[in-house]
Amino acid sequence: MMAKGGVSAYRPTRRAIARPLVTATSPSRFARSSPGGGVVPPTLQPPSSGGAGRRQVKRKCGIIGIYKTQGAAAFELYEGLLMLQHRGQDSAGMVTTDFERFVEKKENGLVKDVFHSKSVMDKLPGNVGIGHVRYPTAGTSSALEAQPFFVNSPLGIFLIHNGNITNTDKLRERLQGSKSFFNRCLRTSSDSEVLLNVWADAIHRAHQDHLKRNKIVGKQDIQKEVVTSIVFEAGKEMMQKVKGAYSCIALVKGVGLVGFRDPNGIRPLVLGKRTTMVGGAPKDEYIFASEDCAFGPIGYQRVRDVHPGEMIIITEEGEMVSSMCAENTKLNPCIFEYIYLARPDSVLNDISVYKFQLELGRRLANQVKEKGWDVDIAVPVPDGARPIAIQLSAELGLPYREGLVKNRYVGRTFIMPEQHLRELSVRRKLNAMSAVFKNQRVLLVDDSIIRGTTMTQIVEMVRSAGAKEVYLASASPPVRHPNVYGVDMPSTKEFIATDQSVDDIRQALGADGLVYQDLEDLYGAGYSMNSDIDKFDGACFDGKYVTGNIDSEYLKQLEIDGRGTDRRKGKLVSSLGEGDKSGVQFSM
Ligand SMILES: O=P(O)(O)OC[C@H]1O[C@H](OP(=O)(O)OP(=O)(O)O)[C@H](O)[C@@H]1O
Ligand SMILES: NC(=O)CC[C@H](N)C(=O)O
Ligand SMILES: [Mg+2]
Repeated sequence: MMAKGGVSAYRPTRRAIARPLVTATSPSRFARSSPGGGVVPPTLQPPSSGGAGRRQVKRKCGIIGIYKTQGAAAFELYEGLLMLQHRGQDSAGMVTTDFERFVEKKENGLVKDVFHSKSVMDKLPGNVGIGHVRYPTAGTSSALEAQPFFVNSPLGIFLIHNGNITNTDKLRERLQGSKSFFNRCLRTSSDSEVLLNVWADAIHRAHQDHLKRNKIVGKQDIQKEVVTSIVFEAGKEMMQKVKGAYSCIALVKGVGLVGFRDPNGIRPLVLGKRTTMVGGAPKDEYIFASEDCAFGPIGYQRVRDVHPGEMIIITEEGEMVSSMCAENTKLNPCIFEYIYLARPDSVLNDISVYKFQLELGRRLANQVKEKGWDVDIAVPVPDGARPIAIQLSAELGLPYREGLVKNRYVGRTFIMPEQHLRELSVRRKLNAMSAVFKNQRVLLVDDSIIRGTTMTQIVEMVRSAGAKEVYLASASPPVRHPNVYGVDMPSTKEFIATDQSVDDIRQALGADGLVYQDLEDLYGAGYSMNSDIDKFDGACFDGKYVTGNIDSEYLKQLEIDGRGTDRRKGKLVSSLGEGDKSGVQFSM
């Protein structure tokens, strides 16, 4: 079944969907091959989330799904994934379909490396598809856990997920419970695979109930509308059971393209549309994506955000139907998306990320004013802090200067176990210009300070470049608590703000002054732009988790691992027992 070039085709028969799926993923490649196919010695593997090195902090996932009426979806998915690459760099994957044949390709690596040639793209046929870029926040960084995930029964479902499930272990136990006759076989330690199986299990049982209720015995064709309502009904059960953050897109055989968002709307998911002429008549085409910055380049317009707890189905025939799958929903978007994670050209939950950042700059300026520092110039830490610093300097009447030059070609750096190597990675990326800093009293502006590695290095560089005094302004408050909703953060022990006063932190960073954005100002910036927001998720600042109490065991594990569950790199932990030593892909 494995096609040449690593693309596997899956063609379910009309009724029985029982054929094994062999994915294009080869776990042995994770350990041995570079994206370009060259051999990489083990010590120079690109960093996984399991590495101790200084990594890029933009650690979450990006998802996209496209329904076209004609022509291949794969090329548009590819372009869309490139626009979402900032959300995850560990793996990329896609499934496309004409709802008869499903073709999947996923691997560790960047979008351009996984989908490296036209011949790879040409093997992804069909006018509908989904695509994922991953930065792991649960499970391992093994290529086995690259997305989409697939279940053969019921129906045949491929799913992609952005977010993090906080009750994975309990759900896993129930799904695999020996007392359950219909126990499900999980193949990895991924939380997304668990979510998919909870939904699949609920669809299976909702179907059984339907047969019982209507006294249907034997084989009978089931109307498409009934299948759709079963999928919605199962969505309700899934949303009751699954805790945490999840924005998902799925391809469901016999149903269509499905997008849904958790009842708190923590991670973003946006719906877009365009109209095309088919046989002289206008037809709608649809797109879902984590960020609407992906829409423009491929010709879609933003319609709206998917509501918290909402499930939208674009049927195989192209009709859009929607259902609320949860009661008492709240809009609790992650505030970090606006500070740092999302691109400034995105609009999420009806708030422009760029305008949010300008507002952060305006509010931060007030706090700098209160300090009464004498400074000559304001300089952003590129790229994320630019809009913040532009507005801040305008408010303060300070010259805005670009003094830190970024090397665009460094890309992701290798695992660096030692602190001095971590520091080197900052210096590789940024260089301070004495033409800007010499004899200046400088105000450096960054979006956030997490470990403090970046800022400590920059302060030193800026002083070496001749600055007389160095003051710091962070557009977000001190980060003191773990993020459990799909942003991979270091353990709280590594946060520079843990158990430290602002003055301790200033000293540790080597600065003459330090000001943090006030928490109320941070939230206020967002509330002023969308009054429908119930409360932002800002747990990494205030320790208040919007989904309620987080299991203390879970948090303890997070402290040990730096994230939710098993982070044993590349190791398959499944119902089949510990495996993966041989690099053998299980197919069932
Ligand atoms: O305190 P630290 O642990 O060093 O992390 C904080 C830094 O990390 C992020 O930048 P990053 O360099 O990851 O990416 P960017 O270039 O997109 O800002 C963020 O914008 C801060 O600059
Ligand atoms: N950052 C994310 O959204 C990751 C999704 C999922 N938790 C995974 O680790 O694969
Ligand atoms: Mg930065």
